[in-house]
Amino acid sequence: MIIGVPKEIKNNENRVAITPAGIDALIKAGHEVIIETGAGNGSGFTDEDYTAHGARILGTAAEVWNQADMILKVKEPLPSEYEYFREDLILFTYLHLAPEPELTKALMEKKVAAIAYETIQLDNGALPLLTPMSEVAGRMAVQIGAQFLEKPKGGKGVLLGGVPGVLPGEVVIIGGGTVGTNAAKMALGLGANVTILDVNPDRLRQLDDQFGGRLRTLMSNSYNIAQSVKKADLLIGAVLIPGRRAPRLVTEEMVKEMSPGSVIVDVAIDQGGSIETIDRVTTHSDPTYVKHGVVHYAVANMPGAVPRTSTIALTNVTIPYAVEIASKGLKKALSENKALARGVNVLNGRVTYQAVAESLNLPYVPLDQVMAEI
Ligand SMILES: NC(=O)C1=CN([C@@H]2O[C@H](COP(=O)(O)OP(=O)(O)OC[C@H]3O[C@@H](n4cnc5c(N)ncnc54)[C@H](O)[C@@H]3O)[C@@H](O)[C@H]2O)C=CC1
Ligand SMILES: CC(=O)C(=O)O
Repeated sequence: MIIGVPKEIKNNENRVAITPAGIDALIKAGHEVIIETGAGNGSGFTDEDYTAHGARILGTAAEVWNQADMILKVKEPLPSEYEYFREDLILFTYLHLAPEPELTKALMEKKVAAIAYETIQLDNGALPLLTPMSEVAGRMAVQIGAQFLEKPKGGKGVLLGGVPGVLPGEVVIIGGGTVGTNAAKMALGLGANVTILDVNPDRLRQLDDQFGGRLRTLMSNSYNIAQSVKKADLLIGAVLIPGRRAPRLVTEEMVKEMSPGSVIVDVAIDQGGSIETIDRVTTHSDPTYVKHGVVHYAVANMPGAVPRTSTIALTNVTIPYAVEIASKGLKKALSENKALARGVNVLNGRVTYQAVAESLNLPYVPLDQVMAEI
């Protein structure tokens, strides 16, 4: 199979979908790798690094998309890339389709086989291709929040760790999964007071055990969210229901109760966002806006700002699946690997992931049924 890696074109997206180690794995398995010139530069991989491992460099995105059997990407295709969609193409990338009706429609119309990193799921519920980027984004959420709490950045001028004789800042995290846990680690490391809310009581127990009472856990319901949000200096949105549009848990009224100069970092923005006052996705080049006196940060590709770490962490987990698809062919790979099959969001013009279909009000067709057609 020919595997193509175009340069990412989202704002300040400096990650790339392959490293020299990934090329080695694909070529060793008998495949060919084509890469758009300069695709790895943002992550510190030159064209020469790639050719030294046997990849072929092509001059334009169009050549890569048109010659590849499978495209490996990091972020969802942007509208200027939809023209490359075609019926026999396999697309393996983050998709986050629930808030993306136009992209979903384009994938359906062109019958692209679209496999989303973020919904590949093991039998135990783990999301192995989302986890490393959630670790990055959770850790970043606190350092970004701390930065925007500084007065010159528009914040209220609170140092999260406080100093002797002055109370530390209050960090409230909604969602105690990978993002939430990693945010908690960083916030506790800085010396902040941390509260985590989750709907899963077992998760709250695990967090209580893991952090030995150094943070407070709270059941996520509208009363507890309202009480916690009111006192937060830094509020982090970190909820996920796989595939589904994020639930809007923090209302505009709750945001109005926050003190001026507080900061919200909604990491769940890639699934549509969990805060009512977040009405737009922001970018690394213009990351915040102020509403009701509160600084809002809603960047959907946070790990793109630390690409060296993120590219390596991401490709460590994506490449084994790419090798499996390339070596077995799509149909055999999907029928032999249930976790991978859960990653299929669109196949043969149908939405095969129920939560995506429901979020977009589109018909859901089970994967087995569509597989029988192809
Ligand atoms: N903006 C960005 O650049 C990035 C965004 N993300 C996103 O961050 C979000 C969180 O990801 P993970 O932590 O990996 O997910 P996860 O599945 O590990 O954790 C999500 C947690 O949310 C909890 N939850 C669900 N409904 C809830 C509710 N109503 N109230 C409180 N908690 C609730 C779940 O019980 C679970 O513990 C996802 O949308 C993910 O795509 C991840 C990486 C980068
Ligand atoms: C998870 C995701 O969408 C990202 O890392 O950008």
